[in-house]
Amino acid sequence: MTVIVTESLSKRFPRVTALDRLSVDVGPGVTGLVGANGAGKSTLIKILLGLSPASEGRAEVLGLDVATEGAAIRERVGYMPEHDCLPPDVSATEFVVHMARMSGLPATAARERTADTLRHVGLYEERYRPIGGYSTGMKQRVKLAQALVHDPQLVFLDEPTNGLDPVGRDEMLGLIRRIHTDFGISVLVTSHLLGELERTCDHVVVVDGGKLLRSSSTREFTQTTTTLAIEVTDSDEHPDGTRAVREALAARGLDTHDGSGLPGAGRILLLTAEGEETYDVVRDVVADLGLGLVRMEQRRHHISEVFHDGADHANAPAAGHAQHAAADHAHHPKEAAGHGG
Ligand SMILES: Nc1ncnc2c1ncn2[C@@H]1O[C@H](COP(=O)(O)OP(=O)(O)OP(=O)(O)O)[C@@H](O)[C@H]1O
Repeated sequence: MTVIVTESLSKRFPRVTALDRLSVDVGPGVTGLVGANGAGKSTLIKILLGLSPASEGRAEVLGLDVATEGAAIRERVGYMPEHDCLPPDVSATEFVVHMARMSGLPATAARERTADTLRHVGLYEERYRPIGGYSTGMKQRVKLAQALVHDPQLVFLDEPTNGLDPVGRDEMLGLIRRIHTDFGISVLVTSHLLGELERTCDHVVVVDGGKLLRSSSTREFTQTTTTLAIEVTDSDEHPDGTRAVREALAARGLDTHDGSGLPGAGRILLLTAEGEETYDVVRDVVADLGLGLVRMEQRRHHISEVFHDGADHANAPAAGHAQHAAADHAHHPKEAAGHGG
């Protein structure tokens, strides 16, 4: 089953091509839409909601054509916009009831759904206070609640973790996950932080400069590679065990490189496994030297690496954006800690 499908979708503004022949299929579940600032994520969401016409190509959301059935799409889809767009003088309850009524719910149902939804996103007593006094995290929760209040089949969340501290981020990511597990609502969530989508999404779509860089399941993104990480002990005979193993492997035609940048760098050797026999060669070499094998494991890919891979394929224009996104990723201390491990 397909929730969203786009075929050669383009959006050109006078000075910039925001989307460039984007063709992608999105299934049910939680899907991350990743890209640097300006990659075209918000533009795509507006086209999918039928709020902004595409310059070329076509798209369907829940089987409905975005060009002609925008109103029907918006009945079935919730939207959490990126920017702060909340009225400061009303309470969360008043605002969300209003949005529920706008979606066509009768007054009583709107009040009940509002109470349930605000509780679900973690707003309790505060919901009666004016929104102007809320923290960023509380405002994000109000925006999320208004996207969910009319019980949509699908929600578009545009940068829902923007402006949140690491704890707030984790809470928001947990909420997003539960939108799907508790209610069966499919989610399209955008972010320029790659690491957080790796933890939250079933599927990830990467866009760069309006073009599709990659679309695959999170599992495929992070699947084990054929890179082996090896760590060995030292001995009296070989006080630098790592070096001894490196030389012995080189003598058998296996090149290694050091794991610089990885935790424990200096003691870790990385090599590409050519097949099962590589494992045997490593074990033999380590045993012959009389050293202990502390670990030998396959290294996992991280989503951020797709940017480096993708930039290689997509050539120069994409690379600038890609590095920007990857750099954002590295600047977030939590993400950086998980990077490359
Ligand atoms: N209404 C508009 N008129 C002209 N250019 C626009 C308009 N909306 C977006 N753009 C441009 O299109 C490109 C894609 O913008 P878009 O907002 O879709 O990116 P994004 O990936 O959502 O990034 P961000 O997270 O910063 O919003 C940018 O270069 C932006 O300046």
